[in-house]
Amino acid sequence: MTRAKKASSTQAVRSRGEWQPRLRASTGKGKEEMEDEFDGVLKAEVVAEGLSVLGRTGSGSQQAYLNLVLQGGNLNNVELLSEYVYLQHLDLSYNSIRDLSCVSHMPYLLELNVSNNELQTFFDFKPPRNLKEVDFSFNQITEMKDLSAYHALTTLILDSNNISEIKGLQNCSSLTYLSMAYNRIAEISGLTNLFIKTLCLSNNEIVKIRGLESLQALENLDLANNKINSLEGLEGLDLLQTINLKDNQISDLKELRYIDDLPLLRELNLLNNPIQDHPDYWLTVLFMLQRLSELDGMKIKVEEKVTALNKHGPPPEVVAAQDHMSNIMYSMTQPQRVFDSTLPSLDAPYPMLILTGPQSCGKRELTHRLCRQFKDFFRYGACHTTRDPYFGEDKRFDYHFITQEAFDEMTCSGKFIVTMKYSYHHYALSKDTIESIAREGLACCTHMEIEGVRSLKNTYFEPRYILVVPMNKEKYEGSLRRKGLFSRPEIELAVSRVDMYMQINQDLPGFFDAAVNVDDLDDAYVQLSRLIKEFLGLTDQIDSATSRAGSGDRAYPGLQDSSTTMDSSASTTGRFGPITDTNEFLDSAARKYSARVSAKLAIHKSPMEEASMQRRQQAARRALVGKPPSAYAHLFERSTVTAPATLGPDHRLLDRASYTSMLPSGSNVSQERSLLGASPETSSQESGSTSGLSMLSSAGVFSAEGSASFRTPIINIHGPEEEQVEPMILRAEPEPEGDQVGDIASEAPVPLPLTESIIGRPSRTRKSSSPRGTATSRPGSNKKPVLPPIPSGRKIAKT
Ligand SMILES: Nc1ncnc2c1ncn2[C@@H]1O[C@H](COP(=O)(O)OP(=O)(O)OP(=O)(O)O)[C@@H](O)[C@H]1O
Repeated sequence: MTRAKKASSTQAVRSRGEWQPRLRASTGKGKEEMEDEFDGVLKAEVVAEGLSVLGRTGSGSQQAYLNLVLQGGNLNNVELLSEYVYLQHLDLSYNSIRDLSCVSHMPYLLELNVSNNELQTFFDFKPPRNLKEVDFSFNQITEMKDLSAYHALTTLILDSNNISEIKGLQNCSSLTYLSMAYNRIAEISGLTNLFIKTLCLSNNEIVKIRGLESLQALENLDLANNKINSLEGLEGLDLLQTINLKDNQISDLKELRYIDDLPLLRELNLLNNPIQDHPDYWLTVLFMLQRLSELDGMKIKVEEKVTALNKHGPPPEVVAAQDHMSNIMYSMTQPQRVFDSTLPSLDAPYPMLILTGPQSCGKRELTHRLCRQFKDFFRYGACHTTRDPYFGEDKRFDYHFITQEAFDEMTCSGKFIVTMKYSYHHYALSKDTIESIAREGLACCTHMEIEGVRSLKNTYFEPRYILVVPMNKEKYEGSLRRKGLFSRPEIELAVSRVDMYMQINQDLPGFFDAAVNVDDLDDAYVQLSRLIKEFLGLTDQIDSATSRAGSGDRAYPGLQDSSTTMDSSASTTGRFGPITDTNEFLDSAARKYSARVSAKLAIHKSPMEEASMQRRQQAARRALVGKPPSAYAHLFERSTVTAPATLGPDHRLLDRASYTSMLPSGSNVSQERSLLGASPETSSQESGSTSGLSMLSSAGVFSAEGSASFRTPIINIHGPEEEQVEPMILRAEPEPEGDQVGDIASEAPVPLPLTESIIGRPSRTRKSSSPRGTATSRPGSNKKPVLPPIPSGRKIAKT
């Protein structure tokens, strides 16, 4: 039997309702017409007409016709065929045959089609040794018999009979295709340990899918039009590719769990099942069965798969982007606000320090300790939460504890920049929290889970993220248990997230700026403190020199402060992941990827970025000569005196290499650009239409106070062609007398790039604002150390 025939036969089975009557009509008509002239007995001349394909006989000794087709001849007696012993393919379909004993004389028969006859039993003949494909469909067979003798049988079609039980196949080890549609089968049985690849049992009376578990080769299953209400029984059939369950009783989406693990499942048909009435049916199925390419007879589009995924199981990046998007949207519904306190410089966002890690690993305590020790630089940014305070927790000191209603209201009022739900409670960091800290000239330091970090990375802020994670999970779990605050699932969740944090640290180098093991909180604090001191330039020369020598990298004299000593033995043990040494944290050149990316970013600016930069620089120049551009004026009324980075005694700023390597973290910047769909270096005009969330810089420069503070003698105004980044060596220059820009311009002997002039030279005012007599550079510019400079309000105030 050819494949085409088999296909057409199967097709006939599937649409039996349509074409069976047609068959009956034609057969009936034929009968009427032929009744008088034809007795139904096969004659030699009729056989002669149907013979074809002359070839070698099975024994190979003679030539004979191998194929015989006698379709629709209204035959009821085919005894004559006993003489045609060499036949290999015999088609007697659409006749009225009741006896097939002639086949016993055809030992070489390979294919037999006796569909649409009047057979009441099947295989009533001596089995041909190599009989492979048999079609007994559309007969009146009621019972299956033992087919153990038919070893070679690969295809058996028994559609449209009256069979109620599958049996007799247990030794048909070659059987790969079995079709028994349109019978009276109520239970699947008798298929144990067969190698069937295609099984069609549609249009039967099956209620439960059972008895398939041993069909490990099954690829295609057709159970359409039965009474099945559960998919149970399909699990574990790992080679299944198509399942047709059209016209059944499946109603619950949960049933999909039985097939969601099938690795090769590509086509599923659940048409006309109650499950389709589920409002979210399509996307839920696509989400649960992500490998499907066709559902209910329709090809699935990639966009649909993406939509399903984003709806039901969005990747963390999407969750973060969605959180960011909502906060932006909510914020845009509010009157426009730009936080000038958090817009400290021409090209850098407000700095923040975030400790991230699993719940209750000690990061809150570390955050508080850091804020206490470095109180001149950081202030604790208390988040808002809907959870109740634990015993001993301080309102405002630890969190702003608010009700769910208040939280929702604040969310809708655009008050938050980051929100997340953790263990049934909501958490958020508000803009006002950051803003109020920024107004004091300090940097916000807080702690949060990774979801918050991801969301924050979408904003224009460029916090530095320190991962604090317990390496010893047992110890961590024990400490969570001892606290008595958490349920078992909460503890399990927290502990399971340790691995997630470690994985992120491993998979995404640079995602965190540093990682600290918090198995021992005191040790961890020593490391943290050291990191922060070095970042703030509070370490002593020797210590810094030693650590720099250790890293084999260039020195940063500008980051040292001889007045503060630092124990150089401060342990770096327990550091792990891609960042292994304090210097690496501080020295981005040690992280080659970062340096390279930053260098690329610096060199290959897009025309849009260039244009944006130019606009801003022009505006800055105008501001410096006392003509603040009108578009900015109303936006940047206030200013903060922002953190100076310190210069070393030799008055050198960073060399070009370090300059490029210290650009804002490439990952942050690029992510942000892509997510916001715009360059972060958008012009200030653009900033005017930006919400307070995606803040742009340069307020300090353009504000009255900021402008004044930058009118230093060394500033020179240059045209665009002079605005190349030069090696940043400052030479000794005479301090000019006046502080008017005009004087400055004429007296400054060393032309400097504008951005550098603006942001790198406030330290060279006559009265240094540095507490230790060192020159200060601008806050948060491209020439900053890896951690951004910290607003230094209090620090400056002291001096
Ligand atoms: N705004 C926020 N965004 C994201 N995560 C946050 C935010 N605020 C708090 N979290 C984090 O939510 C988690 C649950 O906070 P909660 O204060 O209930 O836990 P905790 O046991 O006190 O842990 P921890 O000491 O780490 O704060 C903590 O990991 C916390 O850091």
